Amino acid sequence: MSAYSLAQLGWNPFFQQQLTLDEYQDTRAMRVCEQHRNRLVLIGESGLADFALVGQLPAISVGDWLLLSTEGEFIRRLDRATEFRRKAAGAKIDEQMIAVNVDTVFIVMSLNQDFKLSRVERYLTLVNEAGAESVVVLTKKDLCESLEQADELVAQVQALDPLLNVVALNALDSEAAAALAPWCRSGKTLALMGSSGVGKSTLVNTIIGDAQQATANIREDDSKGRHTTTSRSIHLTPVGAVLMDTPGMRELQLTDVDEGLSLTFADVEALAEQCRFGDCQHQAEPGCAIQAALASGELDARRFNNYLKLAREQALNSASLAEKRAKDKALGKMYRAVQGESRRRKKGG
Ligand SMILES: Nc1nc2c(ncn2[C@@H]2O[C@H](COP(=O)(O)OP(=O)(O)OP(=O)(O)O)[C@@H](O)[C@H]2O)c(=O)[nH]1
Ligand SMILES: [Zn+2]
Repeated sequence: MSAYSLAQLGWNPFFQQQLTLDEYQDTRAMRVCEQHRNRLVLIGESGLADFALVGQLPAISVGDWLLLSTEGEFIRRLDRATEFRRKAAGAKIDEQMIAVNVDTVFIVMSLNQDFKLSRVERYLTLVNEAGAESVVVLTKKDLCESLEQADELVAQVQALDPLLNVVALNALDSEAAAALAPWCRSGKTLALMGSSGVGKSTLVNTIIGDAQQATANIREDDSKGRHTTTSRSIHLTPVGAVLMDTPGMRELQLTDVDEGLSLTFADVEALAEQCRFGDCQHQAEPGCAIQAALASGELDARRFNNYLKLAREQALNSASLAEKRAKDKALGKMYRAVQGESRRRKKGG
């Protein structure tokens, strides 16, 4: 008897269609739910299993699907639906995979102090870059002065993009789960982003509800009866979706988000293409479509300034990333040269 169905763990046709008929019969798929220095914790139909990180393996992250032989040997990692990367904290600039195969991100922002349209655009850029779907979840609706005020703020977010999913709710209310149900279907993997204090943990609890207990029980399925102190990053929701709540997702920054910026600010980039000069700086050049749109009110000055700000930030981060890569490459060359030199010396050559 299976403990879980694969769909409950986020398996969907995107992964299914990657399997050959032989693989379908002779392998089992397991999902990475924890990442440690020397091992992974995988979850599959029969529950949790430890997986030692030995031998030649591709890059693997939380959220990945692995194919294992019936003996538990690694066969291959399936292609990813989406990827979230980040610049590592601190001075060391490096890209790090945060989570993969997240389908939908709840961009959480409160309707009081934290409310800022530019913040939504920043998160949208990250989510669009990863290739995931966004839902803007505006919390603390109950703390708004009036329903009209809440509606007005929702309309401001909706104006960023008429097709954007926007939901306003009280994260403490059990009805919040119903409001988010359209995105919490079986086979879907969800994640949350947002500033501190906006209600992410509250939402997780509301969405998971009684299933919180069920998730805790996953530990007891561990054949070795081990209990680790690491916080779980994968929660199963009662309606069948998977919630990946990794701390890294909460602190994601902009790096290499060219694509994400273009998708998020398609309107601004379309205008810029209409400028008379290809290298228009959108200052005082004749025939500048951006300046014209700003003057007519078609383009919001706040939105345009935020676009410039994010583009500058991304250019800066990417430049330092490219520098870092170039340095690593040069350093590698030097090491190899030095090693070659010492080998020659040992050989007495
Ligand atoms: N009235 C009201 N309070 C809320 C709502 N959502 C969250 N809160 C409260 O806001 C506070 C912060 O909520 P958290 O869920 O801890 O916020 P968080 O985003 O997880 O914060 P970090 O853990 O710092 O990232 C808590 O006291 C919640 O009870 C809401 O919709 N309405
Ligand atoms: Zn211009």
